[in-house]
Amino acid sequence: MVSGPDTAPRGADGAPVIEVQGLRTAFGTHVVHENLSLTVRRGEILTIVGGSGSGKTVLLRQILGLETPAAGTVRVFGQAVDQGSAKERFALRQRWGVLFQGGALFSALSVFDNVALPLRELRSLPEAIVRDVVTMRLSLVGLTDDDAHKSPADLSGGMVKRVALARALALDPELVFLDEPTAGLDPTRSDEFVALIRRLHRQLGFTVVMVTHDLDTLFALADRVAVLADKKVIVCAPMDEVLAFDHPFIETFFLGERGRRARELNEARQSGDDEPHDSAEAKATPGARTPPAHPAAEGAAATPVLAVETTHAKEAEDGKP
Ligand SMILES: Nc1ncnc2c1ncn2[C@@H]1O[C@H](COP(=O)(O)OP(=O)(O)OP(=O)(O)O)[C@@H](O)[C@H]1O
Repeated sequence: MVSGPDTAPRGADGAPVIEVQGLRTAFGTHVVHENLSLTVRRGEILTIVGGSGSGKTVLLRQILGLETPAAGTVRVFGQAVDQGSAKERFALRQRWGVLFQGGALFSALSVFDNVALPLRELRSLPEAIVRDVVTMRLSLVGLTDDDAHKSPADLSGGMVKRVALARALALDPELVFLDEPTAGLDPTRSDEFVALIRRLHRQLGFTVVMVTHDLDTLFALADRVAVLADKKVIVCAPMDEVLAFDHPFIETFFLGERGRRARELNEARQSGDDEPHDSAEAKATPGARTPPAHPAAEGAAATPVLAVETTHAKEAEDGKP
């Protein structure tokens, strides 16, 4: 049995970045969350899992301030997401980046302009700086100047994810939301993308909140797993503690054949090569990387943090975040 509903993660410094307390979400008579609580700590990769319709996306929307709680509070960096002046909320939302499911690139814009969008919209930066930052971000995710001129329609699924990640990281966010980051990728591309996320997390030190159904991705990345069931987070703990938690969803989701295979694959990975390579690492220009951005990064000194939130961009694209 686990030691509690919300046990401390490995590798994070313990400072709460997100605090959800007593959350109730209801659409008419349909109650999605009831008395849901969750804490995300700085530097960790926290993964949210749950059955279809359990409220994972709605929880992300609550944290992003896109839904209004019927009860309870959602605080990010100590600030209630649905309170404060418009200026304060705008400033808060610039401290996170979001990789939406499917990438959500603007089809009419080039790769370059997709990544440049938050820099141009949220910061009044001279174009020369926009150009440099976009080039650095594309390099970070293993894309080249040639790729920058392509249209999203000409990209592979893996490249779309990389561009979307570059856009989410455009202004060095402290907090990154990944919604089904490996959905739709074949196993090789998925492994590469997972390795890229892991490397960037280690280098840049941001906190990650990820929703995924993919057990390989989950086992490879998660410091802690928050399980959404019965309208609340029933357990939030490192994987071994979650696996010991007695609940039918956990039994079905983790302990079947699918879960066994993912665990074995991850154990094999860890014993063989703890530092998996990704093609981005091979292709990236070493000098083009930004220095670690946050205190939680390996060996990072405190550096100015620029951050972006691309929610508005996604909203503009398809009418909802
Ligand atoms: N705007 C809305 N109006 C009414 N009901 C909604 C709205 N948004 C979500 N819901 C409902 O809330 C519940 C939770 O939805 P949510 O999208 O968060 O599930 P999920 O856990 O992300 O599921 P999946 O894994 O299938 O994507 C669902 O029953 C959904 O129909």
